[in-house]
Amino acid sequence: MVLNPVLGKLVSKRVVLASASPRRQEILTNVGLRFEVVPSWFKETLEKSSFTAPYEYAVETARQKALEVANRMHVKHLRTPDVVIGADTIVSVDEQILEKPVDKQDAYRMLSRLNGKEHSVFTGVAIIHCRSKDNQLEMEITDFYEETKVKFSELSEELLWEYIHSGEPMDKAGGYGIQALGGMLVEYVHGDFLNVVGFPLNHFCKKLAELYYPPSKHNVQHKKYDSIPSVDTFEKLSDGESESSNFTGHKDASKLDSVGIYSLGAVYTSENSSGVRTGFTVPLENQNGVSQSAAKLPSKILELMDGFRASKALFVASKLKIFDHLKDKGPMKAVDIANDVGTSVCGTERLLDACAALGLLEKTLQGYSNTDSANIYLTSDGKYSLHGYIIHSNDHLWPLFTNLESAVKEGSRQNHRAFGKKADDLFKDYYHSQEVKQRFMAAMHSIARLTARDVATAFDLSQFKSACDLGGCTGALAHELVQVYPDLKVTVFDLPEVIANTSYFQPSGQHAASVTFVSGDFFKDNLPEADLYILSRVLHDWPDEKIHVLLSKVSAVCRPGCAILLAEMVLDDEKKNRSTALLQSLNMLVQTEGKERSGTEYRALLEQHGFTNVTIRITGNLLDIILCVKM
Ligand SMILES: Cc1cn([C@H]2C[C@H](O)[C@@H](COP(=O)(O)OP(=O)(O)OP(=O)(O)O)O2)c(=O)[nH]c1=O
Repeated sequence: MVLNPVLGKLVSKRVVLASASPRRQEILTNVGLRFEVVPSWFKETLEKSSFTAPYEYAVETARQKALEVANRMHVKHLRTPDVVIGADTIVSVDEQILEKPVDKQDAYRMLSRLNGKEHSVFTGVAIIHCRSKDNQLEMEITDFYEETKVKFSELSEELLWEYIHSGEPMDKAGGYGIQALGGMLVEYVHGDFLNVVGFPLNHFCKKLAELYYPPSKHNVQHKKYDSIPSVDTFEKLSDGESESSNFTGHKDASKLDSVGIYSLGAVYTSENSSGVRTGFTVPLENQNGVSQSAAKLPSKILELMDGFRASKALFVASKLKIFDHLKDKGPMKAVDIANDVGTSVCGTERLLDACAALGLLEKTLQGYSNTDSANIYLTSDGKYSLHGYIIHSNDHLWPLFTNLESAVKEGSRQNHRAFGKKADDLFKDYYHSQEVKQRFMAAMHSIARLTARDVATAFDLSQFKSACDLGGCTGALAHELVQVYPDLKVTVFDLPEVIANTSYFQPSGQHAASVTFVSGDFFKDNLPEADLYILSRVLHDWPDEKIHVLLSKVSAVCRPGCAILLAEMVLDDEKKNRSTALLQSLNMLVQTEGKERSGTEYRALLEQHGFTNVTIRITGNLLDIILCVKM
């Protein structure tokens, strides 16, 4: 019997557990879930140093495990599952990630590090909803992680070795199994016990509840899933409503009329750590003292109305390099920041307060300091700095977007209105001055660094020996590719004005020699030879006619078996769901002759040039990835 209606949603689906872990199988079987076990072949070898936090590594490994199984079942077994579940458990102590020990000595090393201390156990989980459409695999990925803190007692060497000789540590993250003999080593556990054993069942059920029962207009007050929603709640849902939640249906959670808060003054809202707004209503009284229902305010519309204010606050704080200042000197008072950056105290204080309220800064009695994300993403030298893209957004995209109305009326780019000059070529705009060129390159570099790992690992590219990244700009993706595939040689091909300015962006390191830069115009010049041609955020810049010119050139140099890897924001076929991609298409309207396209549109373009087996990975992240092969 299935006790929980959330799991009941999976009863009629082909559910696959992409894991060989007997513990995970047991946890899910125990709650009545019926599933097939297809262990993943994904090798757990992601570069740990490229993740900013240990849990990100666990989540990415879980995603890759599940993606590998979903793809293999679709392509090799010709059986597309409905849902694939992947998980990865790691132990983290002193910022280090511990996985399964390779031998007894390794187990000893791990257990000694945990001895007498508290550590974290993270399990990353990926739930992939799959669908085969026109024989192509379409996927929607949901992922999350759970953290449990565990403390070991002070243990003697003798005890550690006795435990290691039991053989128990070998197939377990961190070298211990809390559910068996290892339980004797543990002083306390804070959090979900099952998470330590390999699967955070409670969080998993909450995620399914979010996916299958998105908050509707009937239950807006109950948005917060502090616990698995009660059976009662589900019984009130009609079948029609719950069915529409399947696969893409849960996106409806963000539709305008499905979320509401109540009249200001009568509602108290707060955001919990996962960003879910909770609220409770206070009855209002009319003039006769009769209580009446408060009028709903359209919170989503209000949020959209103000969206530009938040963007601009972020842009200005970035332009003033406030995050850089605070990284070096924080916490700081508003007056000191204002003095340092040469701004008014009253204006600076308001900006800092707004940034703190938006979650970009922390405000304490000592002053303002950066949040962890600000250090990573908003400082100009942060590991995944978006500073370049933010400045580009402020200086270039903002003036263009203020002319969106004209762009919509005229159906064309607005560079002449925004910048007072007419350019016949998109990139001539960017490269007319050294300053604008460097700003544009920094912007492209920051986005490429953020997305490179997804692009490089969406498909197994290890069969390719050489790749050519057309329009590869600073080489950020190329460097990621050679890290993931050490045997691969990548040529970055871009305009001479770009190639001449790439040195500033180059990393130093052992793989640097595998990346070379060649200058040229891909519409006019000969393309370098390669097994794999990469077009990342390139096709969306151009209209179909120009894409045909480019693809026919690539097709002409491609031998059979060679491939194209595209990275773009792919629209859904109905062009109604992916708002980020649809807004990006407006972004292309205001500045280019290009647009974002759907999977079907990309497939049609590619097939016309002899590229078949078009496989589309909807990653749910900034870029979706398409791979196709030349017949
Ligand atoms: C810390 C700890 C981990 N573990 C287990 C859970 C996981 O199975 C394992 C961590 O390895 P994982 O790589 O997460 O999983 P796995 O190799 O067992 O299975 P697959 O990769 O096919 O999904 O460690 C315990 O059983 N008890 C514990 O106390």
